[in-house]
Amino acid sequence: MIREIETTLVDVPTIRPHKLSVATMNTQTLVLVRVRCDDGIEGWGEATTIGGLNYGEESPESIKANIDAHIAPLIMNMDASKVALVMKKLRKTIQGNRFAKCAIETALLDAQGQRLGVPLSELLGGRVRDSVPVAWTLASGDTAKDIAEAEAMLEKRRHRIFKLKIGARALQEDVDHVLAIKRALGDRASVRVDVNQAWNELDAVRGIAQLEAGGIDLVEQPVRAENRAAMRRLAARFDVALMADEALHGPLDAFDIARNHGADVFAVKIAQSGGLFPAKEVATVAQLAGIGLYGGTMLEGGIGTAATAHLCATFTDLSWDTELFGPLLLTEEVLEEPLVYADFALQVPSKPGLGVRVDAARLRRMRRR
Ligand SMILES: O=C(O)C[C@H]1C=CC(=O)O1
Ligand SMILES: [Mn+2]
Repeated sequence: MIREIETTLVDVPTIRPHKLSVATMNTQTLVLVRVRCDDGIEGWGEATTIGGLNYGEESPESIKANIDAHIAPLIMNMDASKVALVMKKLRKTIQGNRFAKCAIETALLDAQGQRLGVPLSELLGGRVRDSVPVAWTLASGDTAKDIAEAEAMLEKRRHRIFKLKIGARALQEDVDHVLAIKRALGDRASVRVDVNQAWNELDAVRGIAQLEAGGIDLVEQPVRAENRAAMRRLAARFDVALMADEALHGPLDAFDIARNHGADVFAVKIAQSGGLFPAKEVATVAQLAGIGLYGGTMLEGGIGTAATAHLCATFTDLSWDTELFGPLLLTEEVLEEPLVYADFALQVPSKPGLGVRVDAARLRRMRRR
C-alpha cells in the first residue's frame, strides 16, 4: 500500500549561467518525490522543469502544491504494486499536471522494480542497450567560451554532440555564432540548434537555410509549439532534420504531428509526456511513422535522468541520441553514487528499479525550507 508521498524542492546552482531563449538559468530547482510503501520499499521520481514558468505551464511550486494537496490524498493507501491501476485513477481524476504524474509514475515503477528485482527498463519493455550517447548543450552565450567548452568535452571523451541554444539574439548574430562553432569543430562533432520557439516562420526559413548549408545536423522547435502548420512547411522545405520538442505534450500530440508530417524527429521527454508510459507511446507513434527518436531532458538531476535513460534503453532505434546531461550542469549531486558518463555516453543503471540511491542526508541539508 502507498503509505506516504513526500515532495521536496531543491535549489541547485548551475556550473555556469545556462542561456536559453526563454530564460537564463543560474540555478535549477529539482522537484523530487518519494513514495513510501507499507512493504518497506520506497521509490523516487522527479518532476523538474525549466525556468519557473518560463518554459512550461507548471512551476516547481505548483507541482509540489498539487501533489501535496490533490494527488497524494487521491492515491494514498492504494496498492502500490498495481502501478497501472494507480496511474489510471490519477489520469482519470486529475487534469493536466503532466510533470507531477510523471514523478509519481516514476516513483511507483522504481518501487515496483525493486519489489520484482528488475531494472526499470525491463518494466518498460526491456532494454536493447546498456548505454546511451549524450549531447552537451553549449549555452554560455559567448562563441569563444562555447568553442573552448566543446573542445574540453571532446578531449575528455564526454560529448561529441553539441546542441546550441539560440533565439534570444538577432537572427544573423545567432546564425554566425552557430556557424563559427561548427567551423571550429568540423567533422569531429555533430552540431545542432534549439531555438526554443523563438522564430517566426520567415526567420525560420532564413535561419534554417544558412544552418543547413553550414552543416548543422538538426534544428529543434524553431517556431511556436502551436504553429504546427509552419513546422509542417519547414519540414517539407528543408532536408536538415527538424525536431519537435515543446509541441509534444504526450501521445495525442505525437499522433497529430506524425499524421501531418510535422517533424522529422521527436524529443521524447518523460515529464512533458506525462510519464514514462505515455513517453513510450510517443516513441511508438514516432517509430510507426518513420520519425526519428531523441531522448530529451528538462535538465533533471540524477533521478529523472536515470528514468529517461531506462526508457531510451528500450528504443530499438535511437538514431538522434540523447541529451541526458542534466546532473553534469549542476554543482551538487543528489545521488549517493553519481550516474556514470564515459566514452561519450551515459551508462544505464542495471540494479533493480531506477538503480540509483538518493543521498538522504545531503538532501535534508540541501532542500528548500
Ligand atoms: O530542450 C530543451 O528545450 C530544454 C533543455 C534541454 C537541454 C537544454 O540545454 O535545455
Ligand atoms: Mn528543446
